[in-house]
Formats: sequence, structure tokens, C-alpha cells
Amino acid sequence: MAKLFRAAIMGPPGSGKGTISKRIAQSFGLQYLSSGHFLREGIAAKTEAGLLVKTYVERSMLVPDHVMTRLMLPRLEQLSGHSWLLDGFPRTLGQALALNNLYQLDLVISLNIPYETLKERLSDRWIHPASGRVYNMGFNPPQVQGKDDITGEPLIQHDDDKPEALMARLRHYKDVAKPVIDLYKSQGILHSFSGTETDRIWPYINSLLSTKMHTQPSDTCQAQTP
Ligand SMILES: Nc1nc2c(ncn2[C@@H]2O[C@H](COP(=O)(O)OP(=O)(O)O)[C@@H](O)[C@H]2O)c(=O)[nH]1
Ligand SMILES: Nc1ncnc2c1ncn2[C@@H]1O[C@H](COP(=O)(O)OP(=O)(O)O)[C@@H](O)[C@H]1O
Repeated sequence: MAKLFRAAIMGPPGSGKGTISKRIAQSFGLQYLSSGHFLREGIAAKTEAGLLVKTYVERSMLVPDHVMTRLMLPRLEQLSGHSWLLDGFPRTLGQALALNNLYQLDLVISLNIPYETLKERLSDRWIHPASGRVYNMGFNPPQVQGKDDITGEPLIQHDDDKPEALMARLRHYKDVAKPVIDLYKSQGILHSFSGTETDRIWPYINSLLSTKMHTQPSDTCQAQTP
């Protein structure tokens, strides 16, 4: 059996984590887990956890580590036979250490995108709240203005994507992400990508993953099996 592959993608809000994750999941068959999506799902369903995290998410504040690990780690346990890609988790050193206690990541992708680009993208980002499908009025517009392509339901804008919330989010992201990035750098699994366009970054990520996923040790063994 091919070795399981475990990866995470990091980057500030609007850096393209969701867009790139979707391409990775489609091209490489990894299960995709987005912390933001799970949080919003809980809030919409008014679950106990959803009510607990609502004020944090609405104010773009980080949900406490113990709540995030309780939300994310059991989902990973359910995926024990699968390769996966995490988006939005771990976001703090506490979360990264909790994850490290259970799983060794094979690869972490870090996206470095200039502030002006993030600002432009997020002011144009619209989502379908029920599914988490993301649109951008310039980059990937919906077929019908303001409506989800699959369900036809209305699209909304996150309050935390509006310019007044954005600067604080980005500053906070940098402070909190630095020790996490340093940890993965020290483990030799961090790969950083810079640029202003997802379509130009994607071929590099695609080729990195093709190489990494096809040079896993037990893949080699499998190839030698008659
Ligand atoms: N103009 C433009 N928009 C992009 C590009 N890549 C992603 N987007 C859009 O920018 C917004 C943020 O991307 P998303 O993947 O949600 O970022 P995340 O917050 O890091 O998950 C979305 O509306 C995307 O459709 C790009 O290269 N150019
Ligand atoms: N790992 C996490 N730790 C703490 N809070 C989180 C985490 N992931 C998501 N959140 C909360 O959910 C919100 C939305 O997250 P997400 O959808 O990943 O969007 P973005 O990448 O645009 O910040 C964040 O502003 C934060 O309040």
C-alpha cells in the first residue's frame, strides 16, 4: 500500500490556501480539511461548539487552542487510512505541538503574498456559506452574479474580509505564524512560495507534490513488488 501523505498549507488570509488546496485535493486525491470551514459549519448549525466559537470568528480573533485541537484532531483520527491536507490548522505554536504529538507532517506549504494583493483579493471574495465554495469577482466569478454555481443560493461576504478588519488580521497572522514556520523549517519540511498570482505559483507546488508523493519510501517498495 502507498504510504500515507500528510501535509498542511499556511499563509495569511486571502493568500490562496483554499484555492490551492482544492487543486491539490483534485490532482493528488488528498482529503481536504479546512478549519475555517468546520468552524463556520458549526456556527451555521448552532452546535454547542459553534456557539462557543461564534464571537471569535465574527471578530477575526483566534479561537483558543484547546477548542481548535478538540475540533480538528478527532477528524484526523477518523481519516486514519487516508492522506490529508490541512488548511488553516495548525495556526499557533500550541496547535502545531499538539498535532506533532500525534502525526508527523511530510510537508508544509507556506504562501507569501504581498499585502496589496491580499487586500484586493479579499475585498472581492464571495462565498457560498453552506458549502464553503469560494468565488472572486475577477479571478473566478460565479456563472450568475451573486449566486452559487451549484445551488443558485445567494453568495455572501465575510465580515472579516472587509478592509477594516483586514490589516489587524494580517498583522496578527504574522506574529502567530512565525514560531510555527520556524518549527517546520527546523524539521526540514517547510516549502515557501512567493508571488501575486495563484496560477503562477501552482505549477511549482504541483511539481513539488509530484516529486514528494512519488518518492515516498513504501511507494518504491510497491513498485518492486511483482
Ligand atoms: N485575482 C486573483 N484572485 C485570486 C487568486 N488566487 C485566489 N484568488 C481569490 O482570492 C480570494 C482568496 O483566496 P482563498 O483561496 O480563499 O484564500 P485563503 O484565505 O488563503 O484560503 C478568493 O476570492 C480567490 O478566488 C489570484 O491569483 N488572483
Ligand atoms: N487554527 C485556527 N486557530 C484559531 N482560530 C482559527 C483557526 N482557523 C480558523 N480560525 C478562525 O476562523 C476564522 C476564519 O478562518 P479561515 O476560514 O481559515 O480564513 P482565513 O484564512 O481567511 O483567515 C479566523 O479568522 C479565526 O477566527
